[in-house]
Amino acid sequence: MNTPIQSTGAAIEISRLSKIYETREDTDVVALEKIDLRFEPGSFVAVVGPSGCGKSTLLSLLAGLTPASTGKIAIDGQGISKPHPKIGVVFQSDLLLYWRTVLDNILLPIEIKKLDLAKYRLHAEDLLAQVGLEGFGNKYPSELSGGMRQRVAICRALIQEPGLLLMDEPFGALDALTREQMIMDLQSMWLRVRNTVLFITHGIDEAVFLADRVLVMSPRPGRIDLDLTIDMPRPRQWSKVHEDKAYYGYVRQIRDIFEAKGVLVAH
Ligand SMILES: Nc1ncnc2c1ncn2[C@@H]1O[C@H](COP(=O)(O)OP(=O)(O)OP(=O)(O)O)[C@@H](O)[C@H]1O
Repeated sequence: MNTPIQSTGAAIEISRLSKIYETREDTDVVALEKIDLRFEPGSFVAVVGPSGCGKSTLLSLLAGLTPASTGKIAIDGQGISKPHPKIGVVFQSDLLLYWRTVLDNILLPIEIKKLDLAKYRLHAEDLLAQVGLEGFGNKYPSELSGGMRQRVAICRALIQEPGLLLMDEPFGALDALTREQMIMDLQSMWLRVRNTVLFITHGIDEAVFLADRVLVMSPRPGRIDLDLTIDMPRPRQWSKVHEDKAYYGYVRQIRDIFEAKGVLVAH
């Protein structure tokens, strides 16, 4: 039987956050400019925006992988300046180590931190079962499909029960059918875990479907053009949402912003 993971979402506070990359040319790149945001604990926030607007930069700052130029990020009231144990990250590419089994990949963060492996092994198996991969622990990444590997990457991010899960286009490399399944599975997982999620995507449809709130970013320098609350009951059904007027209203609002900014050109 699956035991639900006990995890409470973290509260995130971002104030006056900017990131300027120094380049070899004269002009520096202002990737983010004075962003102020607050994420409620346990909320699912999606970020959409044109290529190069600073989405990955925002994620990287939150993950503590890149230093901010100005401003502050606080997780549960504590400022962060380096990778934080309360944060799990999933990227577009699964980044699994091919020479380690599925279970050993999931347990990698535990091993690195020299925590009690035996204690986490059961939890890892439980996570695998929750994403539909029961019994796959002894397989190697090369024996799995792209969707299965990405599920393993999600388990690896969840093993330490992160209060904040950062996802950077996690389904961008998957085929359409697998992506649809993963979107539904992510919703189920999150409804059990209820951690705070920041989900970066190019897909307006998956952003509106999954999120409580969609942040629409402007072309560089990245600012928040629209902060849209998605008020639709859960669990949401991917096959039914496309008949829902409210869903289309949200999608329309986001597309209108992109069209107004020339990101999408209407014909
Ligand atoms: N290490 C870096 N050095 C210099 N410029 C950078 C660096 N990383 C990102 N940039 C620039 O910062 C801007 C924002 O990049 P970022 O990767 O955050 O955008 P993005 O919205 O995630 O793009 P995409 O959707 O294409 O992944 C871009 O103009 C990019 O060229």
